[in-house]
Amino acid sequence: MENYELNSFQQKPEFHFPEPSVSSSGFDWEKAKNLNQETEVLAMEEDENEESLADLMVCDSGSRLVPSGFTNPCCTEEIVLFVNAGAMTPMESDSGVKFLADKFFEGGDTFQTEEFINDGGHCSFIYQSARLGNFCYRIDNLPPGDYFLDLHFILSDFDIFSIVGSNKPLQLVGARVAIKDDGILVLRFEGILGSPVVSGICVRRAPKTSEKVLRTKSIAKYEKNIQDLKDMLERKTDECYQSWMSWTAANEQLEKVRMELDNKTFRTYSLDQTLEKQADKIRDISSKYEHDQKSWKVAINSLEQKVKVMKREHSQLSREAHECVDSIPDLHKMVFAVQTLVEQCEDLKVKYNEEQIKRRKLHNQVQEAKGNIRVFCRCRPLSKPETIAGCASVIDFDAAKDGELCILSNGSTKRPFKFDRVYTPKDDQVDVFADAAPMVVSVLDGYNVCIFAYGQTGTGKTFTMEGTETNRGVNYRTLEELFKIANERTETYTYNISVSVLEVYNEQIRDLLAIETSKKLEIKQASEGFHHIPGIVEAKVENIRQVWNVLQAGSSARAVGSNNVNEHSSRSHCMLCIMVRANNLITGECTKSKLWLVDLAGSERLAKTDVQGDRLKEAQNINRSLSALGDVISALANKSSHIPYRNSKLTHLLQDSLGGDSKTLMFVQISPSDQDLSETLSSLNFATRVRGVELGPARKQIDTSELQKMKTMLDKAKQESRSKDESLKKLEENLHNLESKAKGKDQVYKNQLDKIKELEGQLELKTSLHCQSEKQVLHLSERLKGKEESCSRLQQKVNDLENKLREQIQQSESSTLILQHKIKELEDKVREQEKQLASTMTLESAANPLKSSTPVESKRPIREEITHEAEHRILRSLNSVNRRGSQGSVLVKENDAPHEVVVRKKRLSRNGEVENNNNNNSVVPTPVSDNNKGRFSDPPKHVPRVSRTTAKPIIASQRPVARSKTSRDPVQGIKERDSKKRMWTR
Ligand SMILES: Nc1ncnc2c1ncn2[C@@H]1O[C@H](COP(=O)(O)OP(=O)(O)OP(=O)(O)O)[C@@H](O)[C@H]1O
Repeated sequence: MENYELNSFQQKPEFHFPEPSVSSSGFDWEKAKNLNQETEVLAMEEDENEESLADLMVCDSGSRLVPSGFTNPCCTEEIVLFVNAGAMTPMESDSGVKFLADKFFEGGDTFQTEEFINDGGHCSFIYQSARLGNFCYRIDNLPPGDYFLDLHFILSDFDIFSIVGSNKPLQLVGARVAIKDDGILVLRFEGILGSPVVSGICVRRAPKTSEKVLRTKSIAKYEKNIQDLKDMLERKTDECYQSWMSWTAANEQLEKVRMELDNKTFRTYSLDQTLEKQADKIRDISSKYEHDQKSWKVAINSLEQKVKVMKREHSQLSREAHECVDSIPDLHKMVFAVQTLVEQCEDLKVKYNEEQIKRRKLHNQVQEAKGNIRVFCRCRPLSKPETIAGCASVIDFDAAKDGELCILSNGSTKRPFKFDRVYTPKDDQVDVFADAAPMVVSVLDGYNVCIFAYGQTGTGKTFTMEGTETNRGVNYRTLEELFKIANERTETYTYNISVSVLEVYNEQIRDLLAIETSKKLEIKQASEGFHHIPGIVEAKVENIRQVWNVLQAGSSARAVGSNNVNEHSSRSHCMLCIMVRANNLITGECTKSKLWLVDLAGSERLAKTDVQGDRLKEAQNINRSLSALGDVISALANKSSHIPYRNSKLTHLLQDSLGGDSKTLMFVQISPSDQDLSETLSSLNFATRVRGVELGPARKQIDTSELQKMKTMLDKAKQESRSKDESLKKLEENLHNLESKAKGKDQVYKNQLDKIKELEGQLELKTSLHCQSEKQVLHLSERLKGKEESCSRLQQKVNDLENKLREQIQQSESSTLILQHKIKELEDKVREQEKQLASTMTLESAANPLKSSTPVESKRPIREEITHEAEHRILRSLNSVNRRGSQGSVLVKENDAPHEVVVRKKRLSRNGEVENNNNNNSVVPTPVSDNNKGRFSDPPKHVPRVSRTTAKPIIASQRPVARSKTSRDPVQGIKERDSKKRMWTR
């Protein structure tokens, strides 16, 4: 509230007070200063010219709060108290107050007034809580009567000096005070904002003047006051008008700024929207472009890979095609050469077959020349027991090389025997097998062969056939030779060789390789000239090591169940059957031949052995089987139609390999001892009989089933040849197709290259578009930044303008409020004065008849009383005016106490409302709520609405003459103007 007042004063700098005039006042300031320095309290003598003193005080204060023109011509006595207010700074020289404050009065300090007041009273100064604004002065022992009170004080924390000038004190001058009989005058400050520091108190005795002069002066003073108030009202009206105009202009400016701000905000918002849309578009384009770029890159990479692969395939196909094309003549040549070679080969094959046939024929002729049953005689050396026993050799080997031997009998008689070969005891296993080896070739050529050893027990049959581990016999060597020749013929023959090991004991066949040996085996004829034993184990062997294992297994099985191995072996036939299946790879001829290697049981005469029981039976069975063998041989020799093979198991087993179309080799084993002479002769005779058998040419054992198989294979081969020819044709067609495909791929490759070039062009275009988009994004970003900066600057400007406008609005509102309040007070005051004048006039009119009827002495007290009362009223009204006109600075109340003047400062509420304002019709601007303070949006809208409805008509009504431009109701304006005119004329 204080700020509003100050600002309103600032807007009216022309408001001034008369210059001080020291000379006219007659006040000795130098004396006062000196007194002040000495005693701090200066008493001033009564001055007859108190009016000039009052003027002086007004001039000194420089404050408009002092009622100017106040005079008291009746003043006969004056008491002035100058109180030094220590905190004061030296006053300006032009202020009229020349004394300095040297000492600060603390609370409770008192000072006497006896020596300054000529009637013996004193003044006490009570400094109370100046900072709270509540303190009072008490002056005692004043003579009862009427006084004028002048008061100098300073509000140190109240910036009123910006209005009244620096260090100029406020002043209350000419307040009329009636002192009662107690002689006490109390000055009380209450509710003052700021820290009042009293610099001077002046109590003057009110002059006793005549009632008429008083009335005249009072009226003149009132008229002057009224004129001043008129002037002031005029000025204030102008101020209000100017404030209103400035406020309206500010409002319009604010509206414009607001409109501009709205436009800018809208433009900024639309620009932001546009920018955001463009940024979104650019973002979408960028993302699409990046996505397209990635997909294009992937597609291009895959196309490049495909093109590379196709190039590679194309080059390879081209190369292959060229190679094929180049190789076609060579291929033809090669085909021709191969055909030639095949023809040559066929010729060679034919020749080879012819040669083979010739060789076989020759071989067979040789064999036949040698005999199909060949007999080799082998004699063992004398054993140690025989040598120890003194046995002599009865064998003469002188012609052994020619296959002849002689038996010495009866000392000198020689009986010659001729065989195919005679082996002396000195001949070893190698010599024996060398003659048997050609039989192996015959077996592999497809002929059945039987090699057996015959002889007395202990003559070396087993030794010749099996041999020992270090000195292998015919069996092992035969098989070894068999595999050797078979391996040599791998290019022309394939052989399938299997081995079976049998034992014939007591006319029973026993499979020595079978697990279950008790099984009874029988001989059956599978096809013409081929016998076999169903269920017999045929162990396939592929090398000599396997053969040896099989032979060992057979030997082991032979030993089982026999207490005496040697005896058992002597009484059983051990038969080794080697089955050879041959396939001529050139002619396709298949043969299945047998090789029997038989270690016969010992042949001995029963009489000699003189055996009984089982042993006899065994011997009989052996003799039976051996005689059956002899019978077969005899039949063969006699070329009998019936060959008794089935008389024994031995001959039955050897049926297809003994005689007829087979080749037979017999080792007749003899003992050189003279003690075995008869057995030797028997064996030699049997051998001689066997040797006499002519079996005729051997027949090749052709396997017809194999032939059939070969025929089917041939058909298959022909079919395969045909299919191969067809596949060759297909391959040629494929070659042609590949060439055509290669040409097509060439075309695709060219097309792909064109596509790649096109895609590269599109990629470059997309890249340039992307660059342009990025540039646009950058440009738009910069523009956006600039717009944002301009928006922020505009926002800042708007904020500043808002603040300024708010301040101006607040100032204008405050000034309007103050002016309205002042106008209201002035109107009240004028109304009150009008009433007082009316009452005065009434009293005068009433007093005139009384004056004429009543003596002067009796009327005088009444007139004085009336005058006194009128003066009181005037003083009260003046005080009221002074109080209201002083903007709450000083209030003098008459009703508080008869001898007490209470100086108060009127409080103004912070929101602009004036306390004790009973005029409900008065227009008070709507206070700005705390919530609306400081906001920008509310004041421009709210303030003009209030001002248009309330402030303007009031201002117009308050300036009826000066401002005729203001728009208002003409009738109401005329009425108001008339009433005002009446009021002012009064
Ligand atoms: N040519 C030979 N040189 C050296 N020793 C031999 C010869 N022939 C046989 N013997 C020896 O004579 C003995 C009898 O031989 P072997 O057992 O082979 O006769 P065997 O005719 O098989 O008899 P068995 O009919 O009883 O089986 C053996 O110890 C053997 O080593």
